[in-house]
Amino acid sequence: MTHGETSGGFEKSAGWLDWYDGPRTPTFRVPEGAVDAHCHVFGPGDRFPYAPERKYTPCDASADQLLALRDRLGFDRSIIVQATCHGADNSALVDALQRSGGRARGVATVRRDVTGEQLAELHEAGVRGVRFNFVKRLVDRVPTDSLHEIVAKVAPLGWHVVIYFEAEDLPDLYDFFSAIPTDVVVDHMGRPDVTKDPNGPEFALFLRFLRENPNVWTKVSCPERLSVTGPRALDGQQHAYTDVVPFARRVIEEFPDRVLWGTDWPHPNLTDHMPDDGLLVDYIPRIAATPALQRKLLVDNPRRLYWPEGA
Ligand SMILES: O=C(O)/C=C(\CC(=O)C(=O)O)C(=O)O
Repeated sequence: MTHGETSGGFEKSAGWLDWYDGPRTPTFRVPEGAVDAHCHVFGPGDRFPYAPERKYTPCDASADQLLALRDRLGFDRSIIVQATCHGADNSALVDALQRSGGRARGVATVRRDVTGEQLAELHEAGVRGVRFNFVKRLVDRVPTDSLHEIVAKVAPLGWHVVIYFEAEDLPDLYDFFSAIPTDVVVDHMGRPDVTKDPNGPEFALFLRFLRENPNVWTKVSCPERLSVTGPRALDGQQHAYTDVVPFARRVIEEFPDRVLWGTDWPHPNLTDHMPDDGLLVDYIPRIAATPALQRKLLVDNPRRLYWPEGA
């Protein structure tokens, strides 16, 4: 399959930026056994059609292309997260998990009427969590009683809940999130506004959320999505996304055992640039400054959450 294509008769959303083809080999060597803890597969549309209720149509990004990127960047394993363009049809995700030969685990989207049998099949394929998305441009709001029902169904399997929301919505969602009994993983530090002070009240609420809830973890990923002043991870830039660094450093230093990092490949819905994933990996030592922190972020933490049985 070629880069930049969307198959199956689908047409990419207007202005769609395709993932970066041919990323450079990172200068930073990730530690052995490192896990890319946030990435997606899209289609291909001719095998895994995009969901009718989707809010965007992406460029195809197949499992084989994802696994090739994993190898190029030096990662050993991947956590593949169901994206909203596939709705609650997890077949592309399951196919990718199967192709990984046990070197990927998944986070699915399910509806309240999901059956025990369907959950058991997802578990067998390697799914270990469900994602609740509260970003308004991506999904229609799902009532919280339905989310409670889903939590009650997946908790006995030992699964966790991944939550994706924007910082301005945390005050309203705080109590609901705090009541989730399973482990909870926040996507992209709850999307802080990085033009604000990392020591100011908005980010303080997010830090308080982590402090008060020892079952809450966070991904410190997606500087390319959060950054306002860049510079962008392109053309050999070794100091990309400087404005996001203090936020991620703060979280990693206070909660070193509850942080995860992922590429977010193939970077859906970016509007102003598409990063070179090799340079994105070079951002990691700027937020996790020591080998000990890098090891926790990239190896120990994701393995504890996704491969608790070891191996
Ligand atoms: O890739 C991400 O994490 C972020 C996304 C897409 C997404 O989450 C989805 O479609 O489910 C975004 O902000 O558009």
